[in-house]
Amino acid sequence: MASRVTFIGAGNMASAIIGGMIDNGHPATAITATSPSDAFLAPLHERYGIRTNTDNASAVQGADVVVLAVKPQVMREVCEGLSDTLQRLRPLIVSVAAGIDAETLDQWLGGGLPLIRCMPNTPSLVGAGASGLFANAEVNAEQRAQATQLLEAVGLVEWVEEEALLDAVTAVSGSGPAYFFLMFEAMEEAGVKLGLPAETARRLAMQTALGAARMAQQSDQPPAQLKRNVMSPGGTTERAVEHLEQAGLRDIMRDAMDACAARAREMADEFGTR
Ligand SMILES: NC(=O)C1=CN([C@@H]2O[C@H](COP(=O)(O)OP(=O)(O)OC[C@H]3O[C@@H](n4cnc5c(N)ncnc54)[C@H](O)[C@@H]3O)[C@@H](O)[C@H]2O)C=CC1
Ligand SMILES: O=C(O)[C@@H]1CCC=N1
Repeated sequence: MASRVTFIGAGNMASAIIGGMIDNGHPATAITATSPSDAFLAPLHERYGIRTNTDNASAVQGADVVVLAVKPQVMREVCEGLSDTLQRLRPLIVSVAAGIDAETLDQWLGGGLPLIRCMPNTPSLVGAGASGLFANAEVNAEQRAQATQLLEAVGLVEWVEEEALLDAVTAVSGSGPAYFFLMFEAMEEAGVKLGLPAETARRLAMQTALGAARMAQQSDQPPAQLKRNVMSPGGTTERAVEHLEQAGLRDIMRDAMDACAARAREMADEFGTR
């Protein structure tokens, strides 16, 4: 039987995972989502037929897995409000919040619950997500398998055995889709400047990214070699890549990802208790 999964929070990330689960065949009646406002819930119910509830405590009744998918700012209030109920029911808890560490979440939930921290990303919506997972000591092998199965239904799953590495996962794949969307914007703008219609430039840029990612995933060759294969000596790509290297693209990416991971650590102080 499919796991009964309750999402606390029905925003961008919860909707993306729910959409991917439904497409992958998870029964809609085994999924519940909550939000204080019906505005987030009605579209999810209409689109996927899942159960919705504006009351967190009643929504977790009967759940095998409770996914905490609210903003870090409200996580404490949500956890403390659910702690009595969750202590009684003892489902597997999965938090997708950036920054807030497992020990802090566990403390807010009253202690001793099996808890997995997950850093997913929004391409989960189309079954092409990437999630990093970390389990606390209360999580058993069966629950690890349950979380793997849940998240693999919407994409790639990578376990990390050191919690701090989730900040690095956030910098690579949690926030990563935004870097590529930014790149699409920039490529579209540049394509338009070169005379292409915006829609044409956009479609070409997106298909090129998809093709490059698929090719890199399927190839035995590392990205550096695949890149060289496109660069004919004295040709067009060489000129463009030289420009990107000289303009410091590698340093830009390193600095941006350092800033991302640093913000995740900062959020632990800002919204957590450590
Ligand atoms: N958006 C993204 O790409 C990613 C987000 N995350 C994490 O996912 C979490 C949610 O982020 P988003 O979905 O982007 O935010 P969002 O603002 O789109 O969604 C938050 C949801 O929580 C609901 N909510 C607020 N207070 C609540 C309460 N007391 N009880 C129940 N629901 C409540 C809101 O109504 C909304 O549906 C964050 O902790 C974030 O760090 C993680 C990975 C990627
Ligand atoms: O920007 C954020 O804080 C969240 C976490 C990773 C992606 N979005």
